[in-house]
Amino acid sequence: MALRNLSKLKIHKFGIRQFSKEANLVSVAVNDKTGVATLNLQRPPVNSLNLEILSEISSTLTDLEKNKTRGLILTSKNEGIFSAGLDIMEMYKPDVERMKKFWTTLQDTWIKLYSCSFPSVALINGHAPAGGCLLALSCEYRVMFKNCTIGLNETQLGIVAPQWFISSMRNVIGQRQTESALTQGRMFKTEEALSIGMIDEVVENNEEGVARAAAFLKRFERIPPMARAMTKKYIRKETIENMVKNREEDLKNFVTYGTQPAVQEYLGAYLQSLKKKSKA
Ligand SMILES: CCCCCCCCCCC/C=C/C(=O)SCCNC(=O)CCNC(=O)[C@H](O)C(C)(C)COP(=O)(O)OP(=O)(O)OC[C@H]1O[C@@H](n2cnc3c(N)ncnc32)[C@H](O)[C@@H]1OP(=O)(O)O
Repeated sequence: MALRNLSKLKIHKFGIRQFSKEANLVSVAVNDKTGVATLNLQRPPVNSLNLEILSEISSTLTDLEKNKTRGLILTSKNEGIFSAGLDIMEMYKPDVERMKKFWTTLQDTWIKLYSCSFPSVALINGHAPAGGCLLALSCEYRVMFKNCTIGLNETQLGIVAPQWFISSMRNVIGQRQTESALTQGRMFKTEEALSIGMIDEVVENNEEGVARAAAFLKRFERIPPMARAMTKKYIRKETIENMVKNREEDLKNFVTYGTQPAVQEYLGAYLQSLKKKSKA
């Protein structure tokens, strides 16, 4: 595994363009033999997704696409937490210009991850609420540690998961399970998530997780990449087009509703409850 600076390194090996990247809030390591890139989220303490980490994920996905990576494993450097979801501080008492940039960057990141041409696996090595769950659902396969939780819990915070969050879940677990899960803002334990098909495999530790993720990616070794990519594109087309068509309106809704006093109150109370918990 190489961990180097993308801007400094672009070489060909085994017929695959190899590269890796080291940045602040994410790091990328590319396996020289397989061409598989591992993208680590590394924003302590809980990988909450603020503007800066989303920008890094987004630009990394662009680089991976350009460099024709053979597969992606999306995971966390912080074992125990995959991602705490969107950084609530981006939504609580926001600066509206930053809030717009934040949401636009989240939209871009989702579009790139959801539509990437290479196969993708989320190695969910910790809790994955809300935006963390969205990242995992956007991948093609999910391998998860025991004793963790995953779900779109937005309603519990007094906010509403946008349509494209909902579609990302519906496309994995179906309409009925999605309606039930989202109206309750339900977080699923690992075994529950497996039983409804939200995740694909359960693993004991990182070594096993990496092996299972690699095994999934290996399934495509003999499938012509273009045929694979076009098939994925056709299958995901409607979901992506709906989001792209409505992204201006989605941004407007986020700012208009997100800044409503009642929503701000919910977010403030939720933040307080998180802080109290961490001080207890
Ligand atoms: C009516 C119409 C309304 C429309 C509104 C507009 C539409 C908006 C749509 C937005 C969609 C939102 C998506 C989201 O992702 S919202 C975020 C949801 N995330 C969560 O609920 C997770 C909260 N966190 C946790 O449950 C736990 O922190 C976790 C299990 C992840 C880890 O637990 P652990 O015990 O290890 O860590 P702590 O809880 O002690 O946390 C450590 C510190 O980190 C802070 N923290 C945690 N999560 C977040 C977060 N998401 N954003 C910001 N900060 C976070 C926590 O407060 C601790 O901070 P301190 O050390 O300062 O106390």
